[in-house]
Amino acid sequence: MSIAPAVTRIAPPHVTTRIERADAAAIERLGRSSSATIHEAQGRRGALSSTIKPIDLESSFIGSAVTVVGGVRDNLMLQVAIHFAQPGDVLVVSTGAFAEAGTFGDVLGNACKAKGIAALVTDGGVRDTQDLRALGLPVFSGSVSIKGTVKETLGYINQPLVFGDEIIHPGDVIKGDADGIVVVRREEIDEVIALSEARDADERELIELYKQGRTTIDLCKLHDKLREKGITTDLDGIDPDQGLGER
Ligand SMILES: O=C([O-])CC(=O)C(=O)O
Ligand SMILES: [Mg+2]
Repeated sequence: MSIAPAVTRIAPPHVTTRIERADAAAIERLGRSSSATIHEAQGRRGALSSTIKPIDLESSFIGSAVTVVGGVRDNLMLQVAIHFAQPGDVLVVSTGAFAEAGTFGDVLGNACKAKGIAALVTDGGVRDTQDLRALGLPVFSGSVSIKGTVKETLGYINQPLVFGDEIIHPGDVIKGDADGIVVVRREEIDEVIALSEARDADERELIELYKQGRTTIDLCKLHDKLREKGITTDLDGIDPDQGLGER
């Protein structure tokens, strides 16, 4: 009788402090594009769930993801992550999308701000939102809850996470603004910068042409598509082949 070999499973360390980060200048450059533009430019990938929202619509951020798996109604690992994070990092804190706890507030917010942490993103709850807005730290969360937390449960820092319906690796670049959050693979940042800048240039050109009186149907070459659907457009002398192509 053969005996199956034993399978050794090595648990990941709870705290990994050394991660690769993208080049700071590249991160800053990508941050000039909006979350929606970056998402489109990289092939409609990387958009986190729209359930994770900014507490301040004026806020935006970009930085390197430090991933945190915390316990439900527990912010022990979040505090460890603040301790080890570097300036420009974004704390991405999974609580299993538990809405009924304020895992983060203005006290921890001040600790983040003092360390130069770029933003806090959680699928769980936060509290002290008025003070956090005044502090000017971008905070994006799944909920707002006044309910308190404990500091007991071991979790993980800097392991890959499924978060907001996407996979986030430590060191991935994460951008958030009023419209949502997008994650960019660290290895792909240069390519995504080029694609995002090209898209921004296209959009600026379109806006300029609209201001000059050109129409969306004309410039997006929608004539044929509309004709197939039985809608005829009055071209009014405009050559449909001068459109900029499908967007
Ligand atoms: O201390 C906590 O557990 C969360 C909080 O309210 C704060 O950071 O101000
Ligand atoms: Mg508080």
